[in-house]
Amino acid sequence: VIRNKKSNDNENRTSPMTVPYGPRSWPIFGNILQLGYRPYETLCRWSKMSKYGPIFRLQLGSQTVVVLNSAPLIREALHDHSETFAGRPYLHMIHETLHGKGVISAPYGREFQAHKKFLIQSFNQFGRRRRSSLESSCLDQVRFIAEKIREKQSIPFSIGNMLSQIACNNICTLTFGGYFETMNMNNLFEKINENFNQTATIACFNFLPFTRKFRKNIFDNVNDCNRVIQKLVGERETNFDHEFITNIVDAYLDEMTENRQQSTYFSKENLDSLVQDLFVAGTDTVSNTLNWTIFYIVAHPTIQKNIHEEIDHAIGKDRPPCDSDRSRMSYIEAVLLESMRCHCAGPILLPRATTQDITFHDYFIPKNTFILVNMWSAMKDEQYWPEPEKFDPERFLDENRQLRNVNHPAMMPFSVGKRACTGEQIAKIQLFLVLVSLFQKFEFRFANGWIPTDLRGQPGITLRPPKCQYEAFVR
Ligand code: HEM
Repeated sequence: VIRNKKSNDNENRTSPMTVPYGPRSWPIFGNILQLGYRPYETLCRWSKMSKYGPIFRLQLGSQTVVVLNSAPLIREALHDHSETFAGRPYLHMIHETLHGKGVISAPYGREFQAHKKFLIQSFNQFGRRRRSSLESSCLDQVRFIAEKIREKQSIPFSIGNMLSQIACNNICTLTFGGYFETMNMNNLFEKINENFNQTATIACFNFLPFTRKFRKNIFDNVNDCNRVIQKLVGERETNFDHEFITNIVDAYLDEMTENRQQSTYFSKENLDSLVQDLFVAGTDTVSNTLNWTIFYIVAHPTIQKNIHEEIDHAIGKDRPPCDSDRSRMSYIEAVLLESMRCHCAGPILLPRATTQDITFHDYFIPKNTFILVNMWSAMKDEQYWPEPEKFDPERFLDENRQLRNVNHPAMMPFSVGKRACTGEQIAKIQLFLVLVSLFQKFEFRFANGWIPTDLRGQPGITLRPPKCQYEAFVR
């Protein structure tokens, strides 16, 4: 029987799990070392072996996990049995940093649901309205970055930090109502970035407790971020004006004071964690997706040409884009979808846990079982996506150049079910505005005629594009 370390339910009553074992595990490490540099690819390889199949059991250090490794199985679990697979397991590092509060690390239940509902309402209110603060912040940010790129003239530059800055300031605007030129926000997103680069190490800390003594800089980063976040939340509290609510923190403080129904679950502790969640979930995902998309576009000059043509035709060279242009610019949308299919932000989802016993595909899985969902297996399955390694936006366009396959059952970059991404819509707005603004102004090329030979990106749990530099030419 698999037990969640911190669960206080009476699990002893459940029957043993019957999911078959995957590859033989090693003492102490279990299967961790066999997973290699690209664990999502290894899991796909194992699942194609007839002796394992799309659902199997692994041992990660002392933790037993069930792996789901095919589109139909993943959809069935996360969508059709949404509540059963909506838990989060106890993970030492996540608990120590996000404290099981807010949304990402919160256990599935009423408190979690109240916060998720609050976030969705807030994103609608502050992010998705016409000419929202998100839209204007995003366009301001790109204008600033475009100026920097223009100043480079023909000097090669890296784009990663610029994209992180845009994503981070957009989250600041949604969360606090503005971004902070006076404050060293660079520092904040560098630390978030640094921790994202160390996801593999963090995974080891979770599964191999003896490695935790090396964890210091990760905790230093988290503590530094928390200090900045707490300071900013504190400032909003001091200046709180119930008549003038322009951002998520204000809206939360209002809920707390207003004795509304859901406010029983709202607390200062949850607010701090929620803000942390927004920075963790909403910065690196957006900047990394932009980074990949730009990389793919530059690696395929015909695609860049098609993008330029669509922009010139739909909005011209001068007017800044707006969210409502998205419906008229199917090609860009197809490029973004294909980029997320090729390199989803989280190839292996944040770990899930079962919230109750279930018999799934004839296997018994007890409550509190640790579930690993390999999204990579769905979006790289050649049964649904012929030549899955090929970057081909045409997969998402029909003969009339209208979008298709947006809701394809094997297309789940934002996941599905009760734990699906809360920020999908605001992410899509940012991705569109930033891409269109940059390609409206520039043609990009790899610096010094570099041609990428390997499109797989840097190894690790999070997927980062190959390190490269660009040159930009004003159009
Ligand atoms: C391209 C950008 C993004 C992608 C691809 C993405 C994808 C995902 C994925 C795959 C999950 C995991 C869901 C699961 O466990 O099944 C997730 C969770 C989440 N995302 Fe996003 N995300 C993006 C941007 C954002 C943004 C901008 C925000 C908000 C500021 C956000 C907020 C969240 C939150 C709060 C969760 C946790 C949901 C929960 O535990 O219920 N995401 N995202």
